[in-house]
Amino acid sequence: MAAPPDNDVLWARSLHHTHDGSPALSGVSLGVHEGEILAVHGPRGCGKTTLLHCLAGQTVPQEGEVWFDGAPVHTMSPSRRERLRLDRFAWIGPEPALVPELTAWENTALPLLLRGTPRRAAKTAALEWLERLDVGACAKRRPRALLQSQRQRVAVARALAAEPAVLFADEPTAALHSAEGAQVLRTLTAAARSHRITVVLATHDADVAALADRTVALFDGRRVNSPDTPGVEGRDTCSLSV
Ligand SMILES: Nc1ncnc2c1ncn2[C@@H]1O[C@H](COP(=O)(O)OP(=O)(O)OP(=O)(O)O)[C@@H](O)[C@H]1O
Repeated sequence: MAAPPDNDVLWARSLHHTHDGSPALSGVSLGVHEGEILAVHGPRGCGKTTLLHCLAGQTVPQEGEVWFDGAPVHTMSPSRRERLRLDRFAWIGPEPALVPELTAWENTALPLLLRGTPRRAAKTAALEWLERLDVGACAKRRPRALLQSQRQRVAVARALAAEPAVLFADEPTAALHSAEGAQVLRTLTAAARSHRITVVLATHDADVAALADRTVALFDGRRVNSPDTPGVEGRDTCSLSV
């Protein structure tokens, strides 16, 4: 088992995974540099979510290796992977998945509280991130009293407040209309860059992928070269017009 390259905070080799016998990943390898925003781009059903689940330690691939910060994730016990996800990773899905009994600020502070951050400090951080996501006025409301778009902003604030090493964002703006989605993505990418958070962003939308530093294209569970998602793109050449 060869160790990953030093400059990759996250690294996967030859991932194979099937769901009920049908292939979702067929030999995907990739590396993610520290502080990089990497887009995983491809059409629906090409394996983006399965890849992010494997990278984030939510799914153990049937074959292949995943390494984070020099440690093999694919051989960790379930409890160690759970700890890793809580301490070092954050996840934003297409739906907000908030705890209905908690207010917006309590939801945002939850990962910090679970890590043992004192309540006052966790609340301060949560309120700051809610402000930054333009939902500061919603801090004391429960999810059912919020619009879907406000709930998704709270979910983004929760992920960023945890200041994870790696933020996995799986179609994070799928439930938002395009102008609002673009604004949330700009906030997310700006915050990730200023806090040196590595981001792995799954999207079927080329405009969203263009916000990343680099794009990996998938098709039918394999990496491909795509004309609209060139292999390596510098930040300076990215379109920020969405
Ligand atoms: N739990 C599951 N059970 C059965 N098949 C699944 C399951 N999850 C994913 N699949 C199948 O595996 C393949 C890859 O799915 P995956 O969700 O990883 O792709 P995706 O690119 O994220 O798609 P989408 O954009 O629609 O979420 C698809 O053919 C999908 O139908």
